[in-house]
Amino acid sequence: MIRLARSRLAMRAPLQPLPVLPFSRVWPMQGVQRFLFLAREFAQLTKPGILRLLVITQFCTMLVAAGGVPELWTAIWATLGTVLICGSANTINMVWDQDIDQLMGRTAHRPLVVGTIKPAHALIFSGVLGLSAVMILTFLVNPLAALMGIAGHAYYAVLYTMWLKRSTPQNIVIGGAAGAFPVLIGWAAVTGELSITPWLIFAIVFFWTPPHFWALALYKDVEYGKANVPMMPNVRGHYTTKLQMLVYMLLLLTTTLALGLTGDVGLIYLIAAVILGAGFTYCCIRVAFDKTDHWAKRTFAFSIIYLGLLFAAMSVDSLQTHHFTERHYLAAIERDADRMRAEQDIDEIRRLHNATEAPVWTATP
Ligand code: HEM
Ligand SMILES: CC(C)=CCC/C(C)=C/CC/C(C)=C/COP(=O)(O)OP(=O)(O)O
Repeated sequence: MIRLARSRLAMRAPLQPLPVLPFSRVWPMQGVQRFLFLAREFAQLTKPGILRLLVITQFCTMLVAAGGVPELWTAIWATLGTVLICGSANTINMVWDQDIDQLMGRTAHRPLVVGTIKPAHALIFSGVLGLSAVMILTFLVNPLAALMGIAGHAYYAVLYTMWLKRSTPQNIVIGGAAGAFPVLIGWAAVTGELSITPWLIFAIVFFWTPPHFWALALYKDVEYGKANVPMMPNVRGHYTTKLQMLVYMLLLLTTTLALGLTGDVGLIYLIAAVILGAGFTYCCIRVAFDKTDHWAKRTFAFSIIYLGLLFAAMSVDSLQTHHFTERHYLAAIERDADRMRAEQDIDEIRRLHNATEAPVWTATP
């Protein structure tokens, strides 16, 4: 493990001297201005843009799991836990990747690169977020939701960030599964278990990731090359990347339709899946025949709209239709049984109470 970490460290590019003295921009600020500036910089460590969509997938999955509106406090705690655990994982990613982030225009403005936040402070921040998330998920949601959070964190922060990203062009295919863990947190939070439906939703995010990311990597290939990150377009070329995007698109389309067979989603979702899938497939086909960056850029932008709308359609469907599958039926029986057991307990206490002359709680030994 130590040898592995050392070899990963050896692959890291040396940090370049920074153009401005790190804290020279922060120290002259006073009071509220300084607080707001630092709060914004810490928030940047969590990658808020990506975080938003991750949380949308988790939240919408809760609605599907509940077949409508989930229990309010479970929903609030599970969402907060997801925000915190994903924010923590993204912060670790930024700490680890400072050396390559400084080499790419897209990432060169990040707080750890420009020096407005020190790595040690970022690590403490990540630890606080991560620990709070695990506490919230374990004690206020349920242990399975917490386990999915921890697994997603380890998958992204360790497996993807510290190993796969710099090792193989399959990095985002294997590592992409990390981004699908919020879905499992959402489902586990509501049901306390993981059936076939959450794994299908997991597969949707998993198969969506390659066309999402490779579209971007196609027009950022020079940057990734400079940073020596082996992304698919750099290693295998644009032709292979575009072909593989089409393959994953096809798998994505199949999985979105398969979800329709579970009974947990209905017609509204299916119509959206077909229309959005047709749009995304069209984009990927245009990318395949495009010699410029034009369609790659449009496809990356559309990928984000695609996933957001697909999950929105799942939610609308669940809120509208109130699907009542075998799972919901069994859950309802379980709830009724719990209520009857509780009523029986109360009857038993009353009977014991009436059978004794003195109230049971004042009886002397
Ligand atoms: C291994 C998997 C993934 C990789 C490598 C990846 C990579 C990226 C990259 C490099 C960007 C550009 C960020 C920037 O402009 O600085 C991006 C943007 C984005 N990604 Fe992904 N992504 C992955 C998975 C996901 C997942 C699972 C989601 C959500 C479900 C997601 C949602 C987004 C969103 C919403 C943006 C736009 C962010 C913004 O405009 O601020 N990504 N992604
Ligand atoms: C439950 C749980 C904690 C799950 C983890 C979910 C998670 C944080 C997914 C992140 C996906 C993502 C931003 C990949 C890009 O990383 P990158 O390093 O390739 O992107 P960059 O170059 O912009 O830093």
